[in-house]
Amino acid sequence: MSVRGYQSGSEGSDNHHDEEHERTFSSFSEYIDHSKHDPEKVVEVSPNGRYAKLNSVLGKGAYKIVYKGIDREEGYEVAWNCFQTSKQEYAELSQEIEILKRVRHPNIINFHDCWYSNTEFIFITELMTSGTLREYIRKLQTPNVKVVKRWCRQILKGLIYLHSYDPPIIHRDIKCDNIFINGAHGEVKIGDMGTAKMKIGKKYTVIGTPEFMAPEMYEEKGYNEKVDIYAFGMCLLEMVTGEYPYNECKNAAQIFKKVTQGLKPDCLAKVTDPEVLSLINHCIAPEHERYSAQDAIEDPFLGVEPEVVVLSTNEAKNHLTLQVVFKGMDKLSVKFEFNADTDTAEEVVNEMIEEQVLPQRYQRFITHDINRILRELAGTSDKKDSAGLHAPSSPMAPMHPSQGAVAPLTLDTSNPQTLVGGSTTLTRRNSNPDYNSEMELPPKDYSADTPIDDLVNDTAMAYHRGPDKANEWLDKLKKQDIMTVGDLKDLQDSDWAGFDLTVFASRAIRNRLFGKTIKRPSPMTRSPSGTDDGI
Ligand SMILES: Nc1ncnc2c1ncn2[C@@H]1O[C@H](COP(=O)(O)OP(=O)(O)OP(=O)(O)O)[C@@H](O)[C@H]1O
Repeated sequence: MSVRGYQSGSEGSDNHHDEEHERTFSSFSEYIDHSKHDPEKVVEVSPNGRYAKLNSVLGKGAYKIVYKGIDREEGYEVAWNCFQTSKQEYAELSQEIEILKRVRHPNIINFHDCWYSNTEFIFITELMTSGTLREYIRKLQTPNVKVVKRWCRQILKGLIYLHSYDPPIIHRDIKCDNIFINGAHGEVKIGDMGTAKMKIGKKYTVIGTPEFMAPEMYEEKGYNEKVDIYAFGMCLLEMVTGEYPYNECKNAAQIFKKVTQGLKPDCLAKVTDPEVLSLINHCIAPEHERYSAQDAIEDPFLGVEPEVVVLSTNEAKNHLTLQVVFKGMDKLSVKFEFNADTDTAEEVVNEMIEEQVLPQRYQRFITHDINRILRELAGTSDKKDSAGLHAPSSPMAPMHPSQGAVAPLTLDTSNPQTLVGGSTTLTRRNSNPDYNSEMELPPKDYSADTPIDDLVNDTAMAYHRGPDKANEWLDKLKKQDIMTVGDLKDLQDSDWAGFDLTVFASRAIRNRLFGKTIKRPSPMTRSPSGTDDGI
């Protein structure tokens, strides 16, 4: 008998027919056997119909099985995670799950949706394509320092973000197996967010993973977000030695004994680079001496040094487009315009700090660097630098080939070498303002008669500004008789300057309203790579 596809029988469906019509089977049972193993076969659909689980296991951990899935609305692949648990346990976590759904950071795996079904907590997350950090470490043996630095910065950016919540979100199970790598660019993301708390609830488990658990986690006296930094320190140790910490221990009890006695893992002795050793020691120190995520990212081993470069200037050299480049902070830079006749370095830097586009700690450094550029442009050395620093004798930063145009303030998360205008990425406000936290903010479609209050309040919320800021912006707009979105839409670019809004506010509102199309770049301002999505 020959069966072409699967055309009849109680389980038959058009779908099956479509999927299988190319293949001929010698028997019905062969067909069934084949379809059981077809990795693209949809085996389950989410209650809301949006997500489909495919017959393809991405991996199995001690707690969950992860399948490949499809987001049928957006058309991309996702990870379909199945975690065995009781309905009650699931219900107890409902508040935390709501928080997880709001967590959005480029270095944290996105949590899309979840539900409970038939003894399983099922949750949909972003799919990671290139395995875990642990697998990479095994593959690369010991990765080079540059790669380690890049990984560390990304993990810490994710932790800074999580810990900046109030109360802080504690991951509780940071380890190289829970850090995932994506794609060809080695983007690193923290995963396994959805189950950390649940695993802790499981009576039969030791909390977290013994090798990565800070001593205070064993003591049951309570702990805080610093446990994630301890675990990060152990991850760094694994990255640079290629060894699992406490490999010398045969079981969890031995690890417990060592950790609670303050004995460090043997492989720590193999770390030869003094900077790496110092960072690890700061991370695995007793809780009260331990680094925070912010301290760790500022450690000399990972430290970032901003540099101001001139992207373009007009002929009179009084309208400049400058960019603060954070060396080593992969893909982060801040581009802004500077009018040498009316702006001072101090004011502009202060404004960017106030708007949390730049971190406070670089104030003197960046102010000084802008003044250095101004002096060099003016060809003099007598312009006062109120930062009180000595001007370095370095030559002026190389000019960008696109001279003549002035770009608006933008925080560009693309490669600083690639001067893409018009990124709508801006910093988010949090209790620990930092340039590391970014959010993509798409424009919204407002009708012309929408009250201006709606647009401004939405903008403030989208950019994590409080109601005070929104009211301040509204006052300034209303003073100029701007009452509806239509009033704003009618304006010329030059009219915006009359509102007395800060560069950030004006930029944020315009982004919200127009997205990336508010001002086309002149051909001169296109990026060297030919990208044409400027402001
Ligand atoms: N988002 C994802 N994208 C791709 N693969 C994933 C993803 N999440 C998990 N996996 C795969 O599934 C495996 C099991 O996941 P994970 O290790 O998180 O399970 P677990 O039971 O929570 O973990 P553990 O045993 O470490 O406590 C991973 O090793 C990985 O191969």
